[in-house]
Amino acid sequence: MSIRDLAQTIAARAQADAETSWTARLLANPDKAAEKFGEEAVEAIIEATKGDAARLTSEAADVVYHLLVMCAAHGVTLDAIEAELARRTAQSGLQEKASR
Ligand SMILES: N=c1c2ncn([C@@H]3O[C@H](COP(=O)(O)OP(=O)(O)OP(=O)(O)O)[C@@H](O)[C@H]3O)c2ncn1[C@@H]1O[C@H](COP(=O)(O)O)[C@@H](O)[C@H]1O
Repeated sequence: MSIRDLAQTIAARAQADAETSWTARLLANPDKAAEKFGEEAVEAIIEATKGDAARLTSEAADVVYHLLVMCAAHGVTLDAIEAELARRTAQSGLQEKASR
């Protein structure tokens, strides 16, 4: 599944029943969505430091999903994130750091 398709599924789940949809449950509780994103990020860090690529792949998928849900819970869309990324393409990360 592409990240764009996943974002569309998450947006559609805003109308879903929290009894049957994990996404709907998190969208109804933005603080829980943020907490789950943090948990998944830590789990991904642990797998990265262990050097287990297969487990990191699984945790990375959890991180991407929960990041999109956390953002959706605050009205931040994938389009907005992509626009911010596009704005940054003209400048390297090191140039940006030096300009602060
Ligand atoms: N990509 C995901 C996805 N990744 C992870 N998860 C769920 O995130 C939840 C939290 O993960 P954890 O490993 O923390 O689960 P846990 O150990 O039970 O959590 P704790 O109770 O211990 O806190 C689990 O229920 C996972 O199944 C996801 N749930 C949904 N999606 C996507 O969202 C779509 C819609 O899902 P629903 O909204 O549930 O219909 C799905 O078809 C998928 O494409």
